[in-house]
Amino acid sequence: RKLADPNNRINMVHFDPNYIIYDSTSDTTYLRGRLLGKGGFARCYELLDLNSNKIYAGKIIAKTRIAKPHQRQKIIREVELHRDLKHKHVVEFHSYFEDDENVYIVLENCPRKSLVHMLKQRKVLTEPEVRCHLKQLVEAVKYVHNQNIIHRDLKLGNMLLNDHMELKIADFGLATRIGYEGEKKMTVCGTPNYIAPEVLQKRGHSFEADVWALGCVTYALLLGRPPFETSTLKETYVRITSNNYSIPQTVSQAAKSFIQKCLRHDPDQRPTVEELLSDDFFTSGFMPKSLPTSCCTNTPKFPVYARF
Ligand SMILES: CC[C@@H]1C(=O)N(C)c2cncnc2N1C1CCCC1
Repeated sequence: RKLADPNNRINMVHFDPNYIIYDSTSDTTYLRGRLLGKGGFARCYELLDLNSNKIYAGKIIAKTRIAKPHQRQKIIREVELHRDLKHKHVVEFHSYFEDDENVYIVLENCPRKSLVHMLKQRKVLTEPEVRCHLKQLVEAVKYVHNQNIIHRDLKLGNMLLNDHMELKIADFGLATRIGYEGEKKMTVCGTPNYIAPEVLQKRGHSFEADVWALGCVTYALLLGRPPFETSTLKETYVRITSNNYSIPQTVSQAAKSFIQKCLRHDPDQRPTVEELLSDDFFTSGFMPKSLPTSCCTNTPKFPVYARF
């Protein structure tokens, strides 16, 4: 008989038995594992749930870091917006609890890290890969918008990958809820990475700000750099408000057209995420059903399909 598959076992070497975290609300005990990195106020670690033997990603925020009411409110807001979301391509919210020292947000673990790491390794991605990632992204943002939520900080660092290379959007720290049809938000508490011109100019913004960010993400994945990047933030903001960017000829016509639609200066001229799903870009070339983990490090060789 085949012995228990060793691959199913968790490599316990990363979990320190000296760091026990107890969630009294659900009577769950976690072992703290590897540091995943820092995100805002949080130090992020792998957490091993000793009841289920599953690994999660935990955002641990020291209460001393959120002493001021408005800082604490930001955390509560992130939890309230994220906790009810359930979608294949949105990071699963597992639980929220506190102890004397910290506030804990326990989330789905994404072992393949973010598209930032992939792009650092690969420099640029192929169009089939971008079609595959972007389809999952647009489906996730369509779901979030249908919950009347604007993410407002879509960027490569918030696009995470699980062990099956499935994409999950994360971090609702800058997100907001639209209260009524046509409501326009006037401010963002924080600095989105791919910030839209109407957000910069505080002219009122809504779901279209996320479509702008998707255009920036598509550009960055295909070209290895963002569309409005300059050496200073001020200069970048000048380019955004003057819509000053260019798309090199290496980009296919369908990809170029997709980016141009998302980066229209006037938010009312941009397609909705619903409309993006039927954009020609997704049918203009090979669309992989899934991607191999080798894509994290090496350019994939897609089978050359005869195009009838
Ligand atoms: C826990 C924070 C964040 C995240 O939200 N998830 C779901 C995640 C899930 N799995 C690995 N890392 C994750 N991260 C990383 C940690 C450092 C920067 C972003």
